[in-house]
Amino acid sequence: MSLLQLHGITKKFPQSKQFAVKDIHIAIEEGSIQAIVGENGSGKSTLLKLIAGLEHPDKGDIIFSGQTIVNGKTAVPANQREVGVIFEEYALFPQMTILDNVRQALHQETRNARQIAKDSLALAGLEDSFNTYPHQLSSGQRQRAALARALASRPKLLLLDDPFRSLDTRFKNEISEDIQDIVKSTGITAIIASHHAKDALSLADSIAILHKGLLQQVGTPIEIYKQPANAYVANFFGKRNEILATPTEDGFYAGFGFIPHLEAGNYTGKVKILFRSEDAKIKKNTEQPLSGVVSRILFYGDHQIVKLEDDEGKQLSIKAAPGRVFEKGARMFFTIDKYEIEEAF
Ligand SMILES: Nc1ncnc2c1ncn2[C@@H]1O[C@H](COP(=O)(O)OP(=O)(O)OP(=O)(O)O)[C@@H](O)[C@H]1O
Repeated sequence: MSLLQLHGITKKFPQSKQFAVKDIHIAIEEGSIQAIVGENGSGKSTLLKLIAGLEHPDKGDIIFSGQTIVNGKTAVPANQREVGVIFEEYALFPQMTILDNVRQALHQETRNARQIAKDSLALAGLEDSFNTYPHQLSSGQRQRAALARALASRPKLLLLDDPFRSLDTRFKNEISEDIQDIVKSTGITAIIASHHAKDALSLADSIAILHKGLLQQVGTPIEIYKQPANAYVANFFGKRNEILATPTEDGFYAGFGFIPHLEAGNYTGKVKILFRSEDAKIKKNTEQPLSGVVSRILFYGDHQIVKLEDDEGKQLSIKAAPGRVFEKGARMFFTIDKYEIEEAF
C-alpha cells in the first residue's frame, strides 16, 4: 500500500527561469526506502521540502497516509504532518548536549520525553554519548544524532536530504546499513535524497531519478541498473562505453573489430554500441574478432579497469579481476556479452 502519493507536483521559484520540479508523479510504498537521486540542482531537496510542507507546490496534490495534505492552494501545515526531516540546514544546536537536542524536537507536553530521547539515541547507536556536545562527535555520529532527533517523534515518514554528504566511505556504509535496519525494524518509510548513484543502489527498495526537475525513471535498483529507461539514467549509474560502428548483413564493424549481430542488416547508417565495463570480458583466446591495445590499468583493490585503444586512439574500459596481470602496450582480445544499439545520427 502506498503511504505517499505525489500527483503532478510542480514548483518554480519566482527568481528562477527553470522549474525546480515539474509534473512529478510517484507513489511510495509504506515501510520502504525510496531514494531520489540526481545531480546538483536536479530538484531533490525541493521535492523533499514540498513533502515536508516547507515549500508549497504551484500545482499538484499530495496524499499522505490516505489524507490529501496538499491540494491546490490548501495544505496541512508542516508541523501537523507526521514527517521527520534530516536537512543540512537543521543542524544540531551546538550549545546543547545531544540528549537535549533530541528532547527539544519533542512536543513540550510529551510525557517521558527524556526516556523517548534516550531510546531514539540508542536506536541510532548513540547510547554512550547522551551528554556529549555536537562538536565532540565525529561527522558520522552527528549524522546519527540527527537521525535520532528525526526519529524521536516516531514519524510515519522520514526524509533525509543527502545524509552521506560529508561522510567517508566507512561511515557511509555503516550509516547506510543502520538506516536500513531502523526503517525495517520500526516500519517507518524513508525517502533519501542523494547525488551519489551507487549509495542508492545498495540502500533503497526503489530509486527515482531526477534530471533538471523531471522524473526520468522509478524502479527497483536492479530494474534501473539493468533496464535504464534512457541514456541519461544508464550513464548516471556509471558511464557506459560507446563504440561507433558500421552495420553489415551479419554484424557491425568498429575500430576494435567485428561484432557479430544477426539483425545488423536492419540498420542503414552508423550505430553506437553501448555497454558497461562489466559487460565485456578480456579473453585468453586470441581468436576473438575484437581487440585493442592496453593504454592504462587502474587498480581498485577488488577489481581493475583496463583501458583498451583502437588504431585511431578511441578508448573503451573493461572490468577485470584484481589478480590478473596486464601490460601496457599489449594487444588484448575481448568479447562484449551485453550491449545496446543506438542509431548514431
Ligand atoms: N529557495 C530557492 N529559490 C530559488 N531557486 C531555488 C530555491 N531552492 C532551489 N532552487 C532552484 O531549484 C533547482 C533545484 O534545486 P534543489 O536544491 O532542489 O536541487 P538538488 O537536487 O537538491 O541539488 P543539491 O544536490 O545541490 O542539493 C535549482 O535550480 C535551484 O537553484
